[in-house]
This record gives sequence, structure tokens and C-alpha cells, in this order.
Amino acid sequence: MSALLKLTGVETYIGRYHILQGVDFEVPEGRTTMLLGRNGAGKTTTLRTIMGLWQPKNGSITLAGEPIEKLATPDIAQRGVGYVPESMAVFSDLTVKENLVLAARNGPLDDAQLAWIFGFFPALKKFWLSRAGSLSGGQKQMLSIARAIVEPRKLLLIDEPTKGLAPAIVMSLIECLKEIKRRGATILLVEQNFHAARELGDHVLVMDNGTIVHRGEMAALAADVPLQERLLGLSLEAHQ
Ligand SMILES: Nc1ncnc2c1ncn2[C@@H]1O[C@H](COP(=O)(O)OP(=O)(O)OP(=O)(O)O)[C@@H](O)[C@H]1O
Repeated sequence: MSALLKLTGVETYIGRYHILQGVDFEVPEGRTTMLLGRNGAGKTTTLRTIMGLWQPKNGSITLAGEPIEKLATPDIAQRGVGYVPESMAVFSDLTVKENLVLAARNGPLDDAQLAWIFGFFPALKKFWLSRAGSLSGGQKQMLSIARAIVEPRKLLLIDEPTKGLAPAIVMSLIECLKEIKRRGATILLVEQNFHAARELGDHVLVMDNGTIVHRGEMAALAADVPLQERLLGLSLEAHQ
């Protein structure tokens, strides 16, 4: 299995704080890799560094073998990396339709693209002409993900999509992400909800203090409660 994304010795400073302290990992093509870890471990900083929102001071980041660590964010997006930040990137004053049209930078949305998006997120069809600001938290999250996949992407970086959502909405979001995954997407997904992580992840990376402290199969971590307790500080039962 080839690595689509590869980080080697990545160090990121925010101001004078040394946040990423030598991050090494690979994201295999066509699989979903979970990035887990306690609060403040450096997960969001890792996604933002890949996306060019923070410049790494040291180390390399390659996408399909090409270095991207010195590129600006729009160039990284242009190379096929979609980013769904934790804060749900939608324009509240625009309609659902306008939000998606703006995200499709390579031209107008065609019927095939719309059918593909509505296949994942039927609620967006229902609220097509409604203001994004009037959507529920779960629907905004779905719109935020739809904005990231409206153009073909090599890689999707998704930051805590289930955060703050009611359990029923989390379930439907997991189903949407599973469908995106079934269609062959490569995903790097930060998640605090272990149930969601276990449902979605093929591989898992665990961060602590700005480095990767565990890597392996998601199923193996899901089956090993003592390891979860050691790495994440909580048992699987406590996450459910
Ligand atoms: N803009 C910033 N200025 C200063 N420090 C920051 C900034 N952003 C993040 N940090 C610090 O960097 C460290 C890593 O933060 P990061 O958000 O990457 O962690 P995380 O693993 O995503 O945590 P969480 O699960 O709480 O979102 C934390 O100690 C945080 O306080």
C-alpha cells in the first residue's frame, strides 16, 4: 500500500512554543487514518501544518511523493487536499447552494456533482435555498464536509467532525463518512469520540506532546482496553 501523505521530522512552532516536536507518519492511499490523542497533544496543529496554515520549521511533508511543506495553503488545496476545520467552515449568511458554488472553484456545479453530494447528504438538498446559518450543528458540519469534497480531492483532512453533536447526528455523520470512504477517499481524521474512531478508522496514530507515540491498526487498538487507557487516558466504555 503506497503512502499518499508522508511527514518526516516535522517541527512546528507557534510563536515561541515548540508544538510539533518531530512528527513522523504515513497516510496510505484509499484508507482512513485516525489521529487521536489527549487535548493539546498537537492534532489540530498537525492538520494545520499539512495544510500550510502553519509553516514547519523543520522536516518534510510529501503528497504523492512531491514536497508540499513550503507551499502556501491555496497551492496545497490546488494539489487536491481538502480541509474541514473544527470550526465548521460555512458562510452563515449565504444559502447552502451558494456555499457549495463558492467551494467549487473549478467552475459551476453540474448535475452529476450535485447528485454525488446529495447522495451523501440528503439534508442539503432539502435546505438547498436556506441560509447556512439556519442549519442545525450537524447539518452545518455536513455542509462543511460537502464543501471540502465538492471538487475531487486526493486527501481529506477532517478535524473533530462529531464534536458537540447529538448522538443521533453523530451516527448519521459516521454513515456519511463511511460512504465517502467506500468511494475510495483517503482521509486523515482527528476524532475524540472513540466510537466514531473505531467505526471509521483503518489505521490509527496517537499523539502526545507533539509526537506520534503509537501507530497501528485501528481494530487492534479498539480491542486493547489497557492500551487505550495508557495512550488516551480513557477506556473505550468511557468514550461511548
Ligand atoms: N494559536 C496558538 N497560540 C499558542 N498556542 C497554541 C495555538 N494553537 C495551539 N496552541 C497550543 O498548541 C498545543 C497543541 O494544540 P492543538 O490544538 O494542536 O492540540 P489538539 O491535540 O488538537 O487538542 P484539542 O483536542 O484540544 O483540540 C496546545 O498546547 C495549544 O495550547
